[in-house]
Amino acid sequence: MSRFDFAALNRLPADLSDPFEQAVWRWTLAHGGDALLAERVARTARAEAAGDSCLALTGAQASRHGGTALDSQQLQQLRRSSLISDGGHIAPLVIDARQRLYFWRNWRHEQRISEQIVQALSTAADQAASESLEAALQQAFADSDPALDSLQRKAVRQALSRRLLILTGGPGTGKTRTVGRLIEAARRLHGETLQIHVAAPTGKAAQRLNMLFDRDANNVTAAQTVHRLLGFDPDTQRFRHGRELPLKTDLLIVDEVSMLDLGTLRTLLEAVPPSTHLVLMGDAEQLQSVTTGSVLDDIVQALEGIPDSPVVRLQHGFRSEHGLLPVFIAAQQGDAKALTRGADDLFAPISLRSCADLTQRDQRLHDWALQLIDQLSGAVTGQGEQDAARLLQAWQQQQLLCVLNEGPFGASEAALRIEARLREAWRVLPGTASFAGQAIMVRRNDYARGLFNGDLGVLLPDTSSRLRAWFADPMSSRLRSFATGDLPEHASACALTVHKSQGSEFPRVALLLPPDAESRVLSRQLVYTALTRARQRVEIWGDEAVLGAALARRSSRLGGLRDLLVQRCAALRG
Ligand SMILES: Nc1ncnc2c1ncn2[C@@H]1O[C@H](COP(=O)(O)OP(=O)(O)OP(=O)(O)O)[C@@H](O)[C@H]1O
Repeated sequence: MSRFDFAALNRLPADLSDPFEQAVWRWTLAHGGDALLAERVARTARAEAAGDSCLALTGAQASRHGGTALDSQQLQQLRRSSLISDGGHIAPLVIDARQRLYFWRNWRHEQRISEQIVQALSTAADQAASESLEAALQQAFADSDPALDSLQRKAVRQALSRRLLILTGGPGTGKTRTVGRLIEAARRLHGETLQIHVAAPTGKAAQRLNMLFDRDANNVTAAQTVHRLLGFDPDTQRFRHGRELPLKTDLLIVDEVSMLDLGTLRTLLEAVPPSTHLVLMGDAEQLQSVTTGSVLDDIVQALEGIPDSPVVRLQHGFRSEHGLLPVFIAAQQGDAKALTRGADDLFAPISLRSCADLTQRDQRLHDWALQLIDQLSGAVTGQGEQDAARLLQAWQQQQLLCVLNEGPFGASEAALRIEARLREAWRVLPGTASFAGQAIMVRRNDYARGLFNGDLGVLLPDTSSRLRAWFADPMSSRLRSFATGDLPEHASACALTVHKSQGSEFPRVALLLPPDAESRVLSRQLVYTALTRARQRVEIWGDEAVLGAALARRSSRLGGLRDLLVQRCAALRG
């Protein structure tokens, strides 16, 4: 048993300035860890905050969060600590066979996710006779061209005949349509008793699914958030469903899986009974979750191309209006030249505007606000539900996206400046916090009111002239309204971070890049995610060099999920 290392208290590494990292460092010392372990555990906390599930102790990745690679003696020293396990017994920390340091929970999440996925791959599903399956498929796809939808049919066949389908593809490649057809085919095959559930990580994405599916025709429960499906209790921060209390569902479809973090995906997979057909779908090229892991990317990379792969990647872009398709492909491939090719053309779906300093930023924001004012002009003076619906729709025509939330190029500042223009144009009295015409975005889930992080609302008076916040109702085509004082935490929706915009689409999008090409938050996935929010036009505000630097950096998160899946699948075949 090691003793408390008092001398180490004076040796806090200078770069561990974050209070949480310092707390973790002190905790490790207080629990018998030595100075080296305390320093590495603090860096593991830093790695986790950056989305990595572990910290590399050796090799080229060891300096990723400010440390240096350890030699074999130092590794031995860490492994001897009672705080460390190799995974064989429970301990606060794990060092795996690849010399990566984990918090126990992240190590366990990866183990359980890979076990569950491999189990799903190896379990035979209840199969309908292949003739009835083919007949159901023919009927579900009766109206479409087999030359274009062969991958969509393959996906439906996979989902109905196996336990797991991973469905990925860019915007407009038909993911939603495919699962719509899957539901139809499943109903034909198994009748009304089949329990079908649809979920997505955010309320916004779930709401969008509800608008796209013909739920009534197919008797599907309304799409809900994954947290709600799993019975998340905000008071205890625990899920009701899991291994002990599995979900009751025969076919579960989860969209936008790239946004799920390791812990939530683990709970979800543990809560799915062995007989359920599970569809995990999303665009693997998009940004990863805001917390830990890059689950969809890891799963697709590990399983795509293996014999009998559960991955179907849709590739054909179907949206006829999508002049932006070459732009999306160029962003996905990190090709800055192809991305901006033709951007000078007035009629091109993409334009690039310089935005290197605060003066240019203000000019861009000013122009954007004028467009917004024009866009909203007919809708801000009304009252009641119908006018609120028009206003909500008008707000959804164009959206400004920012890489960051804070700072002079962040969403908060941009929103503030745009709102100042709106206040001027609409002659809002100084000092008025909420005003008619304003758009807000909910920042925290409020289960009691059914409002969720990411929900967009507009403020407009009701027919008794009381200002209320109006939101789309995911269960109907009506709006719901709330007194402004009853709203959960919210902020202006004039500008959103790219992260917050995931799961939404808008006809026109502008992306404000920060001027610093070295900014660590810039990545290819970030640009891709931002641009693919647009259906018709995108403007990029920023320097070409910054755009080039962002596209050149495909961010990858450090973790063991991909390797585990590869190993376990090989063992299964082997
Ligand atoms: N096989 C097909 N034949 C004809 N039209 C199709 C086909 N597949 C998809 N579409 C059409 O293409 C458009 C985009 O499809 P869908 O919304 O399913 O794509 P998606 O991958 O879910 O896109 P996003 O992620 O942007 O929502 C829809 O209008 C859909 O009806």
